[in-house]
Amino acid sequence: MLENIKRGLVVSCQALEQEPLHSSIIMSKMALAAKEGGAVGIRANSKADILAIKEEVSLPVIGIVKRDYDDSEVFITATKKEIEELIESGCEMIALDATMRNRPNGLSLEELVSFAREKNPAVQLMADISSIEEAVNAEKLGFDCVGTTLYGYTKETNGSKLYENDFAFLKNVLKEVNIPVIAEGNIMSPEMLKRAFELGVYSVVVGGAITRPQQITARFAAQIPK
Ligand SMILES: CC(=O)N[C@H](C=O)[C@@H](O)[C@H](O)[C@H](O)COP(=O)(O)O
Repeated sequence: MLENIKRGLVVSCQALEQEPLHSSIIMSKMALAAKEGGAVGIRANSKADILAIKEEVSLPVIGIVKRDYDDSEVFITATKKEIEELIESGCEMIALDATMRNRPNGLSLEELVSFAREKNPAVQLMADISSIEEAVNAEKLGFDCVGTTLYGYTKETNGSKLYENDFAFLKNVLKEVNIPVIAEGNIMSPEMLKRAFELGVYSVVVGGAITRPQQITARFAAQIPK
């Protein structure tokens, strides 16, 4: 997967249950549109969506399963169950929450990585991180790449945007790890993508700015002069 997405755009095609476009068929068509536009990979949520996307396009997929647990704040590929579902989906890479937060049933990140490696060593692993410490830890645990996915989405980083201060956080991640760094989260425009590449990222994942029309509409609506 990493070979295929080098210096390329990965489009995240996700619509959760409460979102207007929630549907595996719609996500598969989003993936097709992304491919036509030049995407080299897709990021997708759930086995059902990934299977539908794989029917429609031949692009490699970064798979996640978002699921909420009562005893943990971790919601991106939190337990062995989600890893199993993703391996069954045939995705080429699995992304999982690599924050220091407690996981459901007290499972450690290390255990989860070993489990995924044992189940299918051919599937690559992406660490969704929110801090430098987590990025360094992910490299130590043998992840194939890190993504800035959770920067702005933890208690400590709540509300921060990746692009702030000319991508200051991203620059630090790039300085501290040797594995590929993927810029993901709040890349809102082609110019932001360009800047992330200039800084040296391996690839960029764009989601909402391409595949969440409700978000795009709101950005236009907000510009109407009062
Ligand atoms: C924090 C979280 O749950 N992020 C999710 C992770 O897969 C997705 O909801 C995002 O759309 C994705 O990371 C891409 O980011 P953006 O849509 O901002 O381009």
